[in-house]
Amino acid sequence: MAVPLIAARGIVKSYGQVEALRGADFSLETGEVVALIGDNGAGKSTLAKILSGVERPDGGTVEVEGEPVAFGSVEEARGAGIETVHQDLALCADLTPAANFFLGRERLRPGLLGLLGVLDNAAMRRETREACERLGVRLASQSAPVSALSGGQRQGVAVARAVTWARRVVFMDEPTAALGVVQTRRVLDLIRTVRDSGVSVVLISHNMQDVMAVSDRVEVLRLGRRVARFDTARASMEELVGAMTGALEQPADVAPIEGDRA
Ligand SMILES: Nc1ncnc2c1ncn2[C@@H]1O[C@H](COP(=O)(O)OP(=O)(O)OP(=O)(O)O)[C@@H](O)[C@H]1O
Repeated sequence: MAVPLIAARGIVKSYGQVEALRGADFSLETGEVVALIGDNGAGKSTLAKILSGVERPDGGTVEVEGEPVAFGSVEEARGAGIETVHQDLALCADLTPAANFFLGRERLRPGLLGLLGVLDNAAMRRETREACERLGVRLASQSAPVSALSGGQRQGVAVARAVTWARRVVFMDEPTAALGVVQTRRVLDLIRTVRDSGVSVVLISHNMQDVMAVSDRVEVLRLGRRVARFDTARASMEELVGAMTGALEQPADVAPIEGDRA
């Protein structure tokens, strides 16, 4: 069995008196879509933030391809090929879509005398427009700030940005929450395309239809711990919901998938 792409064990994280994670485990293989599900407050976003460098855990270990990591920042996680679409989208409202897309990764072109150093705004706008259009998001104006976009358009920009830059993993925290039917279908198609290109996707979603439609596996968090894991093809929606709520204490497929000790 190959070494997991990500193996998190015993992750603990408190915010003041609130224990968001109480020894949570999580694992992810290369080229799979894992849905991370759980009731409100189960700790899904907190786990995603820890694995993408936004937050530091109070305890536990994280390995990427068998190597221990302790991301001190989002940039460090990005350096390891991990991108995130956060629930709050983490876009800079005052900047244009292209400026958001290329923040910290600006494209340069040769300036006077062939010196490198002039922002290649035309290329950045074109690439941003193309990436968004692949998701069905048409940006009427490239010069308007992100704050002028609709919720669905903002979500499209954030998703397009993450999948463009990710080399190993994209975490998507409720990526279809603000989207209509057609755009939702496009995001789900995109998740499959990303997976087929060898990049893993972690989908956090309350939408069980999306989860059933697009995930290969499901990991269930409850009260800050992983309580169940399923192969999606062998699970029913009732089993997933039962594991989330605690109605089903030990679903049939809770046993660790063979060879995985995470
Ligand atoms: N920055 C924070 N400060 C204080 N408490 C927090 C913070 N972030 C999360 N929490 C708390 O930690 C717990 C887990 O929250 P988290 O957002 O990880 O859950 P979730 O499973 O993603 O929930 P939801 O589905 O509602 O988004 C909750 O009780 C939440 O109120």
